[in-house]
Amino acid sequence: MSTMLEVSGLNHRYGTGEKAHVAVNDLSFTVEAGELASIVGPSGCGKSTLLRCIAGLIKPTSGQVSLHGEAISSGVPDDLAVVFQDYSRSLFPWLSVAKNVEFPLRWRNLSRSERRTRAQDALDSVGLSGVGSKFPWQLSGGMQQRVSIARALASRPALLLMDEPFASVDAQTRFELEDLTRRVQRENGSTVLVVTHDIDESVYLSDRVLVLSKSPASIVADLPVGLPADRDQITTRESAEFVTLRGEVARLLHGGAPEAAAAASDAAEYDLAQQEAASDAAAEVRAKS
Ligand SMILES: Nc1ncnc2c1ncn2[C@@H]1O[C@H](COP(=O)(O)OP(=O)(O)OP(=O)(O)O)[C@@H](O)[C@H]1O
Repeated sequence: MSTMLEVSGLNHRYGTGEKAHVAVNDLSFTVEAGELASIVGPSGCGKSTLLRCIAGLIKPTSGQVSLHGEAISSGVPDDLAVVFQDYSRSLFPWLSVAKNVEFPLRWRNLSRSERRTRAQDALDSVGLSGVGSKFPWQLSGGMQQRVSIARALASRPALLLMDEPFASVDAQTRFELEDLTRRVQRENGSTVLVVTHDIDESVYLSDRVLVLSKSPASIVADLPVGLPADRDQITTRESAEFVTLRGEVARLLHGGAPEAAAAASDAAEYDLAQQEAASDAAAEVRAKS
């Protein structure tokens, strides 16, 4: 495997002087080509800041990000695509679904027919073959997020970044989109980096989980996920390996905080809420199957 993404000594600080806020603190890691890695961290720890620095959307205060060996210095590289949480703000309501997916290809040296073919292929791969002529607002939230994923895939990016991509959809749709992401990643051999605050999602989705500390974000652990490549929302989540790993991530996320007592109680509430959401969604999947 070759290294697709290298982040070295990354720091980002918002503002200056007394009001300065350090969001990312000396982060270094690599993601290999063809890997599906996730970054999990508590709310507000600096995950989106890190992702924006990687995407070239903001210039880090210091440190370096390289995509297949080339430093990202100004703007979003051509072979990188980002899927954001809020599909309603990232899709253009006045353009059809097909035109939304084609949109970023306008800046590529591609013929019109090639752009159309790529857009249709991307829509096919996310299970939206028949909706190209509809408008985003005629689709459900889950379908709109599929369109966002198709748009990112259409440019055939070397690296796909996803920022809390399933946080705005219901639990059942979230499961479907997680499976879709795994399938598409394997079919295309893509390199994907997903940022999430959901422990279970980070384990279910990935080959590897990077655990971040509370703000400012630094890496607490880099865990390989030894689950089988073929995963299932019910049996995988019930497996001993999954349960052990999610417990390990939860402990790492909440352990060692200065305010240990408060953190422990936050952790218990957080885990309980996640377990309840997952078991509701699993019950829905069972009921529908
Ligand atoms: N443009 C900005 N200017 C000033 N501070 C900011 C800015 N963007 C983010 N921050 C601060 O930086 C810290 C990290 O924010 P960031 O959005 O990266 O965290 P996050 O882990 O993605 O949060 P969440 O999980 O809640 O989305 C927060 O304290 C936030 O208030």
